[in-house]
Amino acid sequence: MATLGSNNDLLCNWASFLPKAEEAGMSVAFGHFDGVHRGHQAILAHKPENIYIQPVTGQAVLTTDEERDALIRQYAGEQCNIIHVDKRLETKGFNSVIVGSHHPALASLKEHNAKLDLIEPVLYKDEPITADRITDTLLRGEIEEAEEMLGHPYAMTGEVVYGRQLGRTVGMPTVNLKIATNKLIPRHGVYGTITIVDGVRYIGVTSIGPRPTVDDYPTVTIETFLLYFNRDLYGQVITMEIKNFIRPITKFESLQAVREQVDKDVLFVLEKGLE
Ligand SMILES: Cc1cc2nc3c(=O)[nH]c(=O)nc-3n(C[C@H](O)[C@H](O)[C@H](O)COP(=O)(O)O)c2cc1C
Ligand SMILES: Nc1ncnc2c1ncn2[C@@H]1O[C@H](COP(=O)(O)OP(=O)(O)O)[C@@H](O)[C@H]1O
Repeated sequence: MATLGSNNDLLCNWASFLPKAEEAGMSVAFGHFDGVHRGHQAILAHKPENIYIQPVTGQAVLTTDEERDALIRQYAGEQCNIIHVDKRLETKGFNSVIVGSHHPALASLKEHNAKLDLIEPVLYKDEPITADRITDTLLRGEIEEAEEMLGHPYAMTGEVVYGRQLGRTVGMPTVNLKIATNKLIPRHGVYGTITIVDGVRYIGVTSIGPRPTVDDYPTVTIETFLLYFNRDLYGQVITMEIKNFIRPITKFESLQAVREQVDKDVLFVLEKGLE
């Protein structure tokens, strides 16, 4: 059995999940916490001491493990213990369990734990916020709706990698972002974005999808032209927040024509104003 240490990320399995004596007195929460959306935040606001995370398998995620854990600490406090479990949980023998009031296993949780703190689901447009709903809105390119439900921007973090170095030939260098393979990619298209480099926020326009003007591959690239920026970023890890959908990706007659369209995309973003 793994031991508990402050701020340690632990992995334990189902067989060993029953709390040890020192854990039993703690307040706990459990779940996937994918996206760490406003529904999750309502639970985290009660500052559970131990947060048991079950993995999301077989589908794209709103937050990678690293992104999710950082957000959990942001909302629950740096001191919380995040414990990764690799199987379904059997939550028994705890002093206090902080759980959604509509959780399907409520009766069993009540029977096997001293106290339940029941949290009402957080609604958006009269329906509970769920990771699946947020996924659907992102796949439709409805970024503002997704952000309303998330309570924070939909963000992608990754390393800046080399592309074909075509962008610079038309005065439009583009940061190519390599993200985790299981990260959810929103609807293909061009977006207004904010990229965070060394803690500074830069407005940009981002293409997510194939590039029919320059090649015939179905490969999805994530490329951002940053405004008011001129620095080499290769190899750096950066975070990009997606703020609004501008237009679908189209095939132009030349890269120069893409560049002229991107000038219009930039104007659109500047007029709309991003924060
Ligand atoms: C804001 C933006 C919008 C773009 N829109 C399109 C598009 O509509 N169609 C397309 O084929 N490529 C589009 N691209 C991709 C460019 O063709 C690509 O960035 C360019 O070929 C440079 O590639 P490189 O990174 O390999 O140098 C867009 C890129 C950006 C940054
Ligand atoms: N304003 C900018 N926006 C995006 N990238 C920039 C900018 N200024 C400098 N760069 C640098 O230029 C690189 C992109 O140039 P580009 O010709 O598109 O090459 P690549 O195809 O390798 O991405 C970026 O990775 C970054 O290091």
